[in-house]
Amino acid sequence: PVGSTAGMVGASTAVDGPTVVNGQSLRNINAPANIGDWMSHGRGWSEDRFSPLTQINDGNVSQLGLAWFDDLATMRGVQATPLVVDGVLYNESIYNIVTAYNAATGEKLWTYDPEVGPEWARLACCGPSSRGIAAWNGKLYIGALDGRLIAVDAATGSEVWSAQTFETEGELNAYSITGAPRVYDGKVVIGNGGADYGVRGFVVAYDAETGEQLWKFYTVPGNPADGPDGEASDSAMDIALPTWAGEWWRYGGGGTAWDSFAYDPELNLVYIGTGNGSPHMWYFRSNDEGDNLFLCSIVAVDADTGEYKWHYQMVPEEEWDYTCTQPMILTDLEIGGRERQVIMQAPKNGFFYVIDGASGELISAETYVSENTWASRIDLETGRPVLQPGAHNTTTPHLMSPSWLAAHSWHPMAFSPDTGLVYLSAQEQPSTYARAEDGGFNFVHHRSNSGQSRGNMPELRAALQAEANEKEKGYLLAWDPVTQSEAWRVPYAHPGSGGVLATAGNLLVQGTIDKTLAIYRADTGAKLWEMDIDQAPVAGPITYMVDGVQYIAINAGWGGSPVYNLGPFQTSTAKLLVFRLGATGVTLPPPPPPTSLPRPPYLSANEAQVSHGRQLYGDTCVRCHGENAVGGVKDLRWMTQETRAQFNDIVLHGLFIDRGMAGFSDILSEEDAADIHAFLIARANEDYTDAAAGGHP
Ligand SMILES: O=C(O)c1cc(C(=O)O)c2c(n1)C(=O)C(=O)c1cc(C(=O)O)[nH]c1-2
Ligand SMILES: [Ca+2]
Repeated sequence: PVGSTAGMVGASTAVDGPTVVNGQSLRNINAPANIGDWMSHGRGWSEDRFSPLTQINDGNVSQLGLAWFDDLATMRGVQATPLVVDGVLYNESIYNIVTAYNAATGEKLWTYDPEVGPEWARLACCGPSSRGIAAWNGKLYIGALDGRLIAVDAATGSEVWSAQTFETEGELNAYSITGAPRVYDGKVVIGNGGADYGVRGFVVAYDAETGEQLWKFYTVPGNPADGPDGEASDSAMDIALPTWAGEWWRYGGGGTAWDSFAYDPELNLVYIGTGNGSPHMWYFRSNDEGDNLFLCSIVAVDADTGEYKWHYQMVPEEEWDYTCTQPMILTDLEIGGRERQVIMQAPKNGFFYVIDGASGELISAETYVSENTWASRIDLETGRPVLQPGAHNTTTPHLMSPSWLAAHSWHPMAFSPDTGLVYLSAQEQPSTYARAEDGGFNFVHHRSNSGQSRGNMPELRAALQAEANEKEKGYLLAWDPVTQSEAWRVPYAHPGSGGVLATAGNLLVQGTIDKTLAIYRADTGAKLWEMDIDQAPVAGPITYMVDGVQYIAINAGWGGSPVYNLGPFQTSTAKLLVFRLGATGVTLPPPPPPTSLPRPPYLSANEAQVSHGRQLYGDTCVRCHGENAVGGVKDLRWMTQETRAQFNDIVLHGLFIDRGMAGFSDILSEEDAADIHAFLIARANEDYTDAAAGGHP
């Protein structure tokens, strides 16, 4: 850790004084003292990402210019929402490296590097990125990829305490942390990811001052033979257990809370968004029986004790890697003549849900995508989805839309009380599912364990993929949560645009897949301003005010799952960008010149080898390198001769561990690696002409 207080402007007043991030100020985040800050992940505990600042507005935003930037020197996705407390901007880059900046000038105050080992990237489905940090009473909280929850002094960046939040030993230890911790009234709450590899999801709370563990809530049952866990979730497991069959605990069961939380201080409830089942296929997890609580649900627990209060399950019988970890926004809406205290969420399955925050009762739900092959509607009497015929997986490949690639993923959404609209990055990216034959699923420690068959019926798969490509869409959606209908949309050429910010200046800010930062009118969607940044930001933008000047900031670094299919289009490194009105003279370095794609070698392997390689690729490589070997952190269709010569050393022995590509010799043989390479050569030859002709996008 590198620590320095040099030049720290307003440091001590910032973080220990009365305007500190404390219960009072976050509750009154819009009190005059706090209005210019961005003190927690979603700005306030309601996570609405709406700022009341109006200095930058729909009348003057054309004068917006780059005030300062920092080159984060990585080609990985940077997903974090920065925080701003009293003039200091705290940002988190990949591998949880946190830097404090003078928020007005960009001067670096300190950097803290928790030195997370690059091998942890193997357990992070979508890259070693974090969605952000939390702040409380002079400390910052980092949820490190390797499971440590670390408190550092906000003034100096030096470590105060550290707690290991998950088991790192044993068969079901494939956890990682990518989500932002939240602090609620002196308690730090953190979840984890890993349900695609094989874990049992849980959420844990610590005392923000001491690091002492306060409560732990498991989201799915463990092996009943082991008895109660002695944790806060014990009473809830009586509800969950009867909804499971078979021997799910051998694969963890899943239900990871890898991103979203919200907190209602009056109800004293913490809302947990839970994820998909482990393994994905319901058949292998639970004999195709039972709802499998609390997969893909919102679970409300007591903030002090972690005890279960209520749940609402969006996706019973989950088996599509649908997650309900998408952002939750709390607000009050007038619905049917009644003021309702609600939770709003748009999870992966393409429905927009409005739920009563006190009881968990479903108020309304409508789909926001043009095609929903999962459910035709949600029955408001029972709260259950009415599944489409053929929605469940069988051994025959079928196309699902929405898919695991998400109609909307973790990308922060925003709600403007001025317009009454919710804004989100929506997309339509169908994907093929088929479960493995009986006996065809073997749980492998530290590998993606979906229970999918990836290699069977290649002609059908190719046809389905062509249909999926045809249907691909991405758009910025403005949604009316009261009428449950679309207000307007801004279409993009491809899926994969980023999180959004709404302001009282009638602004809606979003990083786009066109490699720009765009600002629209929040009421109509008319474009007001746009700047080429040679990066497609995925993170949520923020706005803040220091010394009477309003700024807009965003991490611009493309990466993560929903952008997998976009191909080799990334050229510039990720950057933290900060804008203000009238700024001139700060310019980004020019993008590097385009490179031509290397011609792939001729395919000499036979069809059986390619098919075997496709299955292994799907189980082992797809999460980082893209479905059908398109896009990802490194597009493997376009390897150079040199890289091809080193293929086995890279894949088996970790030659590129420094870049986060760990070795897989524990689960792949030399022959396996050769078959994966054969599959990649086949894919490259299929796509070479098209790609060489134009590239994508
Ligand atoms: O099941 C899980 O535990 C888990 C974890 C994560 C993660 O931690 O990032 C993602 C997902 N699932 C997931 O399904 C998903 O689509 C996804 C996208 C991303 C991303 O960073 O872009 N992470 C995750
Ligand atoms: Ca998942």
